Amino acid sequence: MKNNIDAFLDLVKERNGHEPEFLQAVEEVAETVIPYIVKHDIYYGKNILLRMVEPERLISFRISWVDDQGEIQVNRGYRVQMNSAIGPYKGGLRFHPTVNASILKFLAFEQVFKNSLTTLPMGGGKGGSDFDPKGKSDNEIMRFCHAFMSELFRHIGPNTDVPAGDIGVGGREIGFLFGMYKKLRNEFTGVLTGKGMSWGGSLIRPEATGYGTVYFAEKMLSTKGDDLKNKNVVVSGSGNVAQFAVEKSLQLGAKVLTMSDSSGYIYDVDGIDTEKLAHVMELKNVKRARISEYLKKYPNAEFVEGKTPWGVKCDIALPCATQNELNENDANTLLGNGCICVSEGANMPSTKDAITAFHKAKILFAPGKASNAGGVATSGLEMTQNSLRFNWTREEVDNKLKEIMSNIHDSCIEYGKDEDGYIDYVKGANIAGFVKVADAMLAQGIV
Ligand SMILES: NC(=O)C1=CN([C@@H]2O[C@H](COP(=O)(O)OP(=O)(O)OC[C@H]3O[C@@H](n4cnc5c(N)ncnc54)[C@H](O)[C@@H]3O)[C@@H](O)[C@H]2O)C=CC1
Ligand SMILES: O=C(O)CCC(=O)C(=O)O
Repeated sequence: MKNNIDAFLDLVKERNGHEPEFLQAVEEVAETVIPYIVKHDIYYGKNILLRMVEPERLISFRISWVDDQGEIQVNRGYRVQMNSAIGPYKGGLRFHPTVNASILKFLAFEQVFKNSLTTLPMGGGKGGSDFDPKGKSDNEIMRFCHAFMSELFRHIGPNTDVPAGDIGVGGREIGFLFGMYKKLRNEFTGVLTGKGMSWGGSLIRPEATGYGTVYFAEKMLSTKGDDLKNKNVVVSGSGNVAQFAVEKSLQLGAKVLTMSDSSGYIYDVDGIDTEKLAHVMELKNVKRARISEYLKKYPNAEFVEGKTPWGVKCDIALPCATQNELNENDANTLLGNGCICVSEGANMPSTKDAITAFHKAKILFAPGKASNAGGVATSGLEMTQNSLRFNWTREEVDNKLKEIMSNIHDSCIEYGKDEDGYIDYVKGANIAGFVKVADAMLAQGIV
């Protein structure tokens, strides 16, 4: 007879067979949460996980807009409203040509557990479009964002669903989206997070995901009496999360060797210091150039085309680009090179086999839903400040962020410590995230 996990996964596969990323995310959760459910009568037999894998609502819509040549373009937009048991749907918007229902469902599913871990009252959602921002003018980006919001506005609201940024959606896009929402609704509310400082944003929100990822690495290292000082760190990505993961690593005394984008990675043997990071920020946030341009100013660095940076010897790896960017071979290479700690800044950057390799080697490994939760947590703090009509200082927000990351770390230990003392942060994050949402769902009945 099939065990509970296989029977459950068969059913999910039957319904979602054509959605590999979603199935990957569900499998990882099921393998750790189902054994917990089986041992706890209050959850057993209630089909809670089966309810959690079905989005409460999945909205798909047409976005028509006009490009700079006067051509009419058509893209597909989505919002996946996954679970609202503990608060309004909350999660980012991704603009990238690979966006489809599978990717957004995996992200929305992860978001439910992540948001629960933050201890703040936020349900889980995610959205976006297959629109490719690469090479588009500011005016095209504005017209697209306005067209996107002209449909999304009817499905969201400050007490219903509060989107934010993700890949391809940063401060510029949130501004255009907010402008159209305000015009259509004729109200100024905290309907989006990641807003500009003069119109409802929170200090530290731009930094929060990257900073939080490094705070989490620091907490993991502290369980071994260690820290980031003088450690060699390899980072993938060069967007929002990667930039601030590098900044915090430098502040804590580490040496950062790499950054990357979809064209390849740069390896700077002298280290990417604060001045060089400022140049990367200028290249990526203002010039919107490729990472290889770094070599024009810093010719001592190397550019390795079409490759990820996991072959570079390091103590700590911070994958901050995208899903499935670190596979089993990469994991074995990192382990062979003496890597002791992996803290995921991106969502699901490590494949299932890579995670198994990290666990077998018993190194410190944090899944994104725990280690990158600082971003959405600070979005939660932005929502609080909007409700209070008040702004906290940089120091106040940063302290709250640190405290939240520390609480998440404690929850992972509470639910993830194995008999031999090894902390399985995947198990810990999944069970801790599940318990709070499941309790709320049980209290609210079958809806
Ligand atoms: N922005 C946020 O607050 C949060 C973001 N994340 C996750 O962090 C990751 C990065 O997001 P952001 O930095 O916000 O986006 P971004 O748009 O600012 O940067 C994305 C980065 O990933 C790289 N990238 C994208 N596709 C790639 C590919 N196929 N191969 C290699 N590199 C690729 C880009 O070149 C860029 O460096 C994503 O997985 C996102 O879901 C997670 C939590 C919060
Ligand atoms: O800040 C938010 O609401 C969303 C952040 C996000 O998309 C994520 O945690 O993956």
